[in-house]
Amino acid sequence: MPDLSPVHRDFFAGGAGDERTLRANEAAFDRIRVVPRVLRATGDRDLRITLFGTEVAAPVLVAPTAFHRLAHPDGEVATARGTAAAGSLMVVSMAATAPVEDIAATDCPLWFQLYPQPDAAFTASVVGRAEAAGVRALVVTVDSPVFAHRPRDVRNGFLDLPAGMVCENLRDGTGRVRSIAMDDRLGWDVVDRLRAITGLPIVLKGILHPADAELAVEHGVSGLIVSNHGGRQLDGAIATIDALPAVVKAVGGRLPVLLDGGVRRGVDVLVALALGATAVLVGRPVVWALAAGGAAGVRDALDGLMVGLDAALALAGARTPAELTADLVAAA
Ligand SMILES: Cc1cc2nc3c(=O)[nH]c(=O)nc-3n(C[C@H](O)[C@H](O)[C@H](O)COP(=O)(O)O)c2cc1C
Ligand SMILES: O=C(O)C(=O)c1ccccc1
Repeated sequence: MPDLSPVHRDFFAGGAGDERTLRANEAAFDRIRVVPRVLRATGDRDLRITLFGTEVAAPVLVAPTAFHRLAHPDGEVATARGTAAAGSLMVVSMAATAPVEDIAATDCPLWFQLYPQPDAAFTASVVGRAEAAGVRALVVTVDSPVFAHRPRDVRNGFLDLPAGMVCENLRDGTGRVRSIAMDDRLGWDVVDRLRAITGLPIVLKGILHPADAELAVEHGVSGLIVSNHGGRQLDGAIATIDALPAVVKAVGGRLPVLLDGGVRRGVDVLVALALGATAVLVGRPVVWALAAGGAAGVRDALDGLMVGLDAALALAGARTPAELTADLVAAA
């Protein structure tokens, strides 16, 4: 298999600005330690959780990331096969390089990530297509009113997909592929407009402020993802694991709160769950696994996180994700 080109590797690895938030996500996990309980007779752990009616093997999901065919010739179809083999769920990026119908044909449970477009009719057609393909939730990314400055991509002159690769889910009625527009005029009414065009659960991705979590609940969304886009949007944004407690408090159990950014090992999952997350998503680790080993690589990477979580649960004295509580973590 050809190696990832340095330009594409930088696209996947990089972040906005000076990459402080990118580094902060992992560094923040490194400043938290577990305070384990002992003699809890956990026996066999049960990692399964159910989100909007879909059961997954463990609370470790695949975050939406763009352009998987840059990492592997089978692109998002291979990612979905690997995700299904691990018993997990994949959020398909709106910038996927495979048609959502082909990804769905793997039988992997899918959610679809959306950047609401200024053209409301086009947005509705994209959502309708994903819904018809069988996706089970709509993940609306709200942290991207503009596309951030990413120095690595600028330096590398990375602007476009290579010939023959397109965002397959952005074809309009004529078959022309539209480009994704970021929309700095989006307000909370977009949630109400999406609610009117789809019956799918709506999950907002990119919440960091507790006041926005409260607004999201008021607008009737079904879930939240605490995310800073893996440090690719606002450089200087708070690390996600540091933002989580206030968001969880504001939500007060009314909705599931998920988290992504910097989750690299089973203990990171345990810490996020202890601080109130229902599940986590992983972005770059899945891309690297896809590039290195295709579907089997993705399966192994997710399995590795799940095995690590299982061991961490046993060692911290918990049998299920629901048993994880904030008293199990402390500052390093
Ligand atoms: C290469 C790459 C592409 C991404 N593309 C999208 C995208 O199309 N839509 C989106 O909502 N988030 C996108 N994200 C953000 C991820 O969904 C997620 O928030 C982030 O990767 C989590 O951090 P992690 O990579 O540290 O696990 C992208 C992230 C990366 C690394
Ligand atoms: O790179 C990203 O983070 C991202 O979200 C994106 C969105 C649209 C096209 C390409 C990438």
